[in-house]
Amino acid sequence: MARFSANLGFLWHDVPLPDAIRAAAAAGFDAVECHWPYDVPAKDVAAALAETGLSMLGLNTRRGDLDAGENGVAALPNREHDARAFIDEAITYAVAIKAANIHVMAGFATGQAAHDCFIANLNYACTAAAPHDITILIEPLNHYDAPGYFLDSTTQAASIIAEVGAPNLKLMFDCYHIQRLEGNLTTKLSDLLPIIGHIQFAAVPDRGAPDHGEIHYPHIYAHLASIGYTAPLGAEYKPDGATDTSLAWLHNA
Ligand SMILES: O=C(O)[C@H](O)C(=O)CO
Ligand SMILES: [Mg+2]
Repeated sequence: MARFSANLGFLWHDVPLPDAIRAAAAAGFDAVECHWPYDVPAKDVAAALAETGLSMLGLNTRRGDLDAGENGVAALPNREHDARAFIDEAITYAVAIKAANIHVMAGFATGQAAHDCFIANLNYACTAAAPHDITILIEPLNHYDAPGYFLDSTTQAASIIAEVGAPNLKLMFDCYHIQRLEGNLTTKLSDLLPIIGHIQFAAVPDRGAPDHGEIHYPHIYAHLASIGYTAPLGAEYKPDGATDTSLAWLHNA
């Protein structure tokens, strides 16, 4: 039977993070994950996790200058100082709340210099995270929602993971983004299984609850079980209204 992690960047995003953790536990999720928890003291998050018994699977590095539209800086040449400060900050926070994964956000960039910069920053992140048993994740984002994002295919992600060659660098396979970019989810999940560190999902194309749209998720759950993937799947969707009224898919899974 599939297990699920509530992505608190989208689910219960309207309540403080510790209360969102409690809401996810009450709803029956097996784990939680978040985007950018940095405004909340880590001790408050750790206390809510201890109280509920849930683990926080992951968090993201900061995006950078939001007013300037940044969406990560790790592939931005000449921003190494910020990129590494964001990586250090994410590791410190992840250690405090015992989070297993950090998604290092690349940003809007293209070309060889961006590639070289991303590789160097990922090397830095993997080396710094390894003593804490933290895995670094990279995630291709679709170019409808995030046009110009540096990482936009599974082929590119697999090639970067091979080039860095660190055992703690993995792919965040977000079924929503990969369906919009490439499709062929069943085969890609099997082929990429050795490098997958976490899986997320949502309906396509509206990014709503995973109970409608062009992906039949019960097939994906069964396929993942058949290939031995048992980790919680990250429900990273945008509820149409209150999160609590969007959970029929969870109770029917
Ligand atoms: O948008 C997504 O799919 C991500 O998982 C994320 O972390 C924020 O961009
Ligand atoms: Mg995602």
